[in-house]
Amino acid sequence: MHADFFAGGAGEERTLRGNLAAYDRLRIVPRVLRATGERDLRTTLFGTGLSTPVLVAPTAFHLLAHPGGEAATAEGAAAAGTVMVVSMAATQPVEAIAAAGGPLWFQLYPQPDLAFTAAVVKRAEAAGCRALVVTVDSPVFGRRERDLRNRFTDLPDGLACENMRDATGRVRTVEMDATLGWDRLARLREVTGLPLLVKGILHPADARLAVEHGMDGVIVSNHGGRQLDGAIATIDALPAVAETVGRRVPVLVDGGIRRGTDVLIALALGADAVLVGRPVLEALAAGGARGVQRRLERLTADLDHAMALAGAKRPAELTPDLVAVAG
Ligand SMILES: Cc1cc2nc3c(=O)[nH]c(=O)nc-3n(C[C@H](O)[C@H](O)[C@H](O)COP(=O)(O)O)c2cc1C
Ligand SMILES: CCCCC(=O)C(=O)O
Repeated sequence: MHADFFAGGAGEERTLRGNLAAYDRLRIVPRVLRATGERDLRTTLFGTGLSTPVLVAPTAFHLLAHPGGEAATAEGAAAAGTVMVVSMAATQPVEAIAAAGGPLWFQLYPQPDLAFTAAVVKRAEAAGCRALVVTVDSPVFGRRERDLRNRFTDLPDGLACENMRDATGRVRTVEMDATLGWDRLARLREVTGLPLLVKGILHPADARLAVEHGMDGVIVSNHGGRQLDGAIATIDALPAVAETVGRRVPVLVDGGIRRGTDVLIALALGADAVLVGRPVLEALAAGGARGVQRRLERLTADLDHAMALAGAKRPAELTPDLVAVAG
């Protein structure tokens, strides 16, 4: 039941499969004799230096994967020199996760209760989170047929969304809010000085609105195929979004990234960095903090190797002309 929750997607899982299939259709057109020497994968986002452009996507319920929970993931991400985005549906308090690792960003589903939403943001900020990732692809919850079949509705006794406790100590449920609009993101601006990223952008018109509303970053995502089944593959959506944003703010992408060559293609098609969801969950389940570290380091080493073979020293040298559609 829990493995299905992690692996599954919405509906027939067309988008879940589509995210991976889209990378299968793309090929790299390498450059030669570029004398790259050692590659340099260091990446700076909002003033934080990272050793890789591969970040940890926000995912719920890590205690279902490993007894170390989100703290183990944070430890692994820190050891790999990258950011972990902590899910609002984490099963450990953000303070405990921060004590285990960092740098952290915090993912938010803005709640209908604005005061509670502000309190959660303040708490994440106080714990040391350096950016806020606002998920905007979930006005309603995706219809996940595996979860319906398995009757997975609640966390087991003893586990809870620890960052959803209000002042009385009661744990609130994470609500999806179909009344959410750009005005509410403007209000978040008044609550926090942290960089604000919108996660779940696929249409270039929304990327334009994000920039116009002063967002600090855009994450091209279809929630790993867990929300709108039939949504476009993220690597297919990326080029138009990147072109519209025009380097005014960082553009990140997630969904279906499993190999360093996938990261290379995403960077070439306009991403400044990528995030990985399920690979981290699988590594956490298999090997705890060390597993997460090794999976992230493998992705980064694989990217480094692919860049050597494609003739790029730095991520910034990866450009769209290095990618072709397979015949
Ligand atoms: C089990 C699971 C839980 C997730 N939980 C969240 C979440 O709490 N908040 C969120 O914004 N995205 C969530 N996501 C979506 C991820 O952040 C990310 O968009 C997606 O996993 C990327 O695709 P990938 O798994 O193919 O790498 C979740 C994804 C999975 C697989
Ligand atoms: C309330 C939990 C939300 C988790 C989530 O976003 C997902 O499973 O994709």
